[in-house]
Amino acid sequence: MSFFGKLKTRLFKSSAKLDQGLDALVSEGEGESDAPQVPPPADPAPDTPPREAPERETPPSPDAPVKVPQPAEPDLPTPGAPQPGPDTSPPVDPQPERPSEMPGPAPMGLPPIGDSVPEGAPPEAPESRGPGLFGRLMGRGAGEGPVARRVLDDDMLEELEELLIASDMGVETALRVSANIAEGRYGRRVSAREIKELLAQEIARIMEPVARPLPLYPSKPQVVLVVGVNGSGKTTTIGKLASQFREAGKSVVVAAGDTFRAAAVEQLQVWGERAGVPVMTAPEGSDPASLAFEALTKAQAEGADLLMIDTAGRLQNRADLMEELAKIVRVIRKKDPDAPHNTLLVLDATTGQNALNQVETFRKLADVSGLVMTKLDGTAKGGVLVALADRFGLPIHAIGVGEQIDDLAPFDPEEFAAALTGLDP
Ligand SMILES: Nc1nc2c(ncn2[C@@H]2O[C@H](COP(=O)(O)OP(=O)(O)OP(=O)(O)O)[C@@H](O)[C@H]2O)c(=O)[nH]1
Repeated sequence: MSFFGKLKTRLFKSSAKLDQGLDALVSEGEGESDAPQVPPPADPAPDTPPREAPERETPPSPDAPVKVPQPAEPDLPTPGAPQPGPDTSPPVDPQPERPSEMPGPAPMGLPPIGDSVPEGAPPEAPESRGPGLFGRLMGRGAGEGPVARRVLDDDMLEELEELLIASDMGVETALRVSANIAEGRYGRRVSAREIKELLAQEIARIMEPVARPLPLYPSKPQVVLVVGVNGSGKTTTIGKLASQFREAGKSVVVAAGDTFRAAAVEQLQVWGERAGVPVMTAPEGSDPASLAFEALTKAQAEGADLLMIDTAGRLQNRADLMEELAKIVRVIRKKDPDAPHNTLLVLDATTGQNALNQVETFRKLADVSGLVMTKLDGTAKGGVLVALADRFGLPIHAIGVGEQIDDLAPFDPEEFAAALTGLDP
């Protein structure tokens, strides 16, 4: 199955929810339908929606400050209160600028992913996807019968905002996206399909600038430090990436830097075998920084292209974690002053809005250069990726939609937008 096919099928929970919600949104307030298609009035509304003094407090202005609900605490030991808001604190450990020091990155991204479906083959449609709850109730399948339309007014906009917030897009982003959809269309009759297409366009527009594959630099070995809370999918992601780089002809060394859990080391060894790459380990409880140093020595001696270092996600407290990551960085810089060349933060999509807190926290602990979002399969919270892109603008290098070795692919904004809204790309 193509990766888009998997993404669409496995994003079922979120896309079905949005898909059905948008169908219901239009059907609920539907007064008229297209039989025949009635063109919109010549000029039904000025471009700026003449929304009367809204009872609700959210103007459609993109810049207007909005109340953002406080997400739950990240799954991290937090001795003090969380620090919401942009990260303005200086880096924990004085660290020289990362990629700018590097010789220009080669125009390479993640190696291509094995894809058994020939190009151009239609993506597999999810079995349970249909014309939507209301559509089905009213017997409106795709292409059958009249197309339901609803006037895009304050009520509909409010419902749209709620639907987007429920998909974990975050309040701020949901308001901005809804306002953009309404612009120039306020007072017009729109179909669910039109709303889905507009929504997909908005999502793709937000995601486009952050869809950047992991940059590969000419210097060898390129050191990739992988951070994230326990269980976010670090080990699995390292295994998948190592396998893909290996298939692309790169030599890879992996260091099992989570020396606190024997199970984590074993799991990485299993992935190493699957991917055909050596995994360097150290006895349980030993210093991860010295393992990282040894691994870099080995990777340099062998002329490896990449060294990927796994790290522990949870220590006694945040200060410990910060100190441990800083120590790894300090030590590997004795061998290569530019290392690590990438610091990947792995996030679990099922944590929803909590992922936003994790980004803020880890940006204080490490010089995060890019994100990988795992477990987009089977979650109703895929919209959080849009919120992350909108809020932080950090590159999203790859997304994971399963536990198999080829269930990780470079992030494609249009495919993601189509899958999330239940459209075909
Ligand atoms: N469904 C699904 N499961 C995933 C995905 N990525 C990882 N997992 C699973 O999530 C669980 C945790 O993944 P790990 O790779 O062990 O996470 P970790 O961050 O290394 O966690 P620790 O080893 O505890 O530090 C495992 O059962 C993985 O199989 C994904 O994209 N989709």
